[in-house]
Amino acid sequence: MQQRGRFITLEGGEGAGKSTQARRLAAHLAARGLPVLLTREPGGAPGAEAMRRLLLGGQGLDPVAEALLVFAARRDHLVTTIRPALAAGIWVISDRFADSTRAYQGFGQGVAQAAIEQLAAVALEGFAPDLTLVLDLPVETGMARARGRGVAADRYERLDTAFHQRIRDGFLGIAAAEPGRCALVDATPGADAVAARIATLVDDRLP
Ligand SMILES: Nc1ncnc2c1ncn2[C@@H]1O[C@H](COP(=O)(O)OP(=O)(O)O)[C@@H](O)[C@H]1O
Ligand SMILES: Cc1cn([C@H]2C[C@H](O)[C@@H](COP(=O)(O)OP(=O)(O)O)O2)c(=O)[nH]c1=O
Repeated sequence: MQQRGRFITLEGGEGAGKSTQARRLAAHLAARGLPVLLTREPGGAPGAEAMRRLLLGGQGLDPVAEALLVFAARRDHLVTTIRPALAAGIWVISDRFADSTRAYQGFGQGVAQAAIEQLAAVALEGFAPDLTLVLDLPVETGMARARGRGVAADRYERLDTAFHQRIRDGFLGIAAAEPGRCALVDATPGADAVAARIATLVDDRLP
């Protein structure tokens, strides 16, 4: 019987290097001879990408409505893209997943964590990543990097430093609470050094 693929998520604040490291990890796993799918949230499936446009568009939503929409997109992503790929033996790397809702809508916007876990239970039915890499760096460094990317800031990137500090603290709390699933990665060194650290972590934890 074919072996199921593994599901790895990258989490962290704006400009932490998630997209960069997701690509680097995909290349590393491909070099190990593994079939890899790189995906992202919100999005990763046609319906979920349509919901992404609503979420990141200018108008802003009530935080609970935002949490509902992000989990609707996640459900579509899970059913349409992630589960079929894993079943086919493909390793899936996602740039953000459910911890982003815990951090942004929960710690950032004040939605109760218990409510978020209820949404997660409905949308994910117990499904969780095999490994979550939490990329951590000071808020100012991340914001400077995100600005340096040269694309227009999205709605979340425009929120103030206190919001982003709550996000960072939220991710640190998640990593500390679930050490079996999460690995904290210092994202301040250069991209090559971070990629090497992540490759070692993944090879150790998911041999
Ligand atoms: N380790 C790093 N050191 C310095 N700059 C980086 C590093 N990793 C990524 N960058 C740059 O910072 C910006 C944000 O990186 P990105 O991977 O898009 O972050 P995220 O997906 O977490 O928002 C990009 O311009 C990228 O080239
Ligand atoms: C997945 C997810 C993302 N978001 C936010 C975080 C980001 O600001 C935005 C995703 O935009 P994205 O362009 O992917 O940002 P980044 O490059 O910083 O990862 O959506 C939530 O608020 N909740 C969620 O559950």
